[in-house]
Amino acid sequence: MQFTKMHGLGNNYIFFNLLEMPMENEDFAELARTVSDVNFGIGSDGIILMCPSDVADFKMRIFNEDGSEGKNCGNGLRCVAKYLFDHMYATSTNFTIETLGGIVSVEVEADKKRVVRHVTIDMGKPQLLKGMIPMKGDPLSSAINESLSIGGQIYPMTCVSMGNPHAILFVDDVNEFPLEEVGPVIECADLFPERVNLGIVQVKNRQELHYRVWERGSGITMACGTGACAAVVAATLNHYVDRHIPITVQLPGGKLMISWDENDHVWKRGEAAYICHGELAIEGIIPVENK
Ligand SMILES: N[C@H](CCC[C@H](N)C(=O)O)C(=O)O
Repeated sequence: MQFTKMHGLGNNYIFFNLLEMPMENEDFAELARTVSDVNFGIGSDGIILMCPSDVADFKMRIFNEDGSEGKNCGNGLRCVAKYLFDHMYATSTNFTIETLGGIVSVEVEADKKRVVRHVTIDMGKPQLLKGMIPMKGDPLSSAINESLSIGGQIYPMTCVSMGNPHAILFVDDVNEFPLEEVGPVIECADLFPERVNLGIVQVKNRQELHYRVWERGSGITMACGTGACAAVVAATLNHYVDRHIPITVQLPGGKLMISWDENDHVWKRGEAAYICHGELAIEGIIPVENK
């Protein structure tokens, strides 16, 4: 089974090209748990499938390290867009990709050798209603700087869905905040029936945010594209940054340029890169639960 390992700002996934190999009846959750394991597998934040689509040019599915299926993946989308253009599946620099969180439009920037480095994605409209995050409470209300009681602590949270759920917490210093400790508590709080990605944000100035993430299903990663979008939406709603101008979001793995435009669409521009191509020797990999 052929695979490609790629990353967007260090948020790395094992990619399988289902345009060439259908992989029917595969247990993708188990495959994600197995190949994501750094000791018994390849080591990654999860797996991403590149598939045919009936409603867009292509389709992306993402499974987190724990085998749970994510509904969107901003860093993964840039990698998929690069792969599809570089390998000539996409013939235009503009095309669409279906995700469980909705259809996104991408634009790739290719060099003279037709190799992509930067990708811009229209991530669509953020969802703010609790019923759409989803989270408990009045489904027609939203959580903007709302004091949420979780694990005996009160957290002033702003919750945003970019097709997948994000809880955003503004802190004084992202490097001082105990993310390893608080992340799993908030990820699995009863308040979030489908769990949640926790993003912590430090406002550097009105054009720059620093962001770290505890991802649902993967824990701390080097970057989260949908989370960076949610951070800019939350910072705008809390009047820390201005709307319609590009905001630099600095993540541990690098930076993204994000803007929330006058049509309520969130745009994200950033890099994508290959790590390696390979052949998965499934028989050589011990399923994680058999360790
Ligand atoms: N853990 C996320 C999926 C991956 C999102 C992230 N890697 C990104 O780049 O957006 C979820 O379950 O909602």
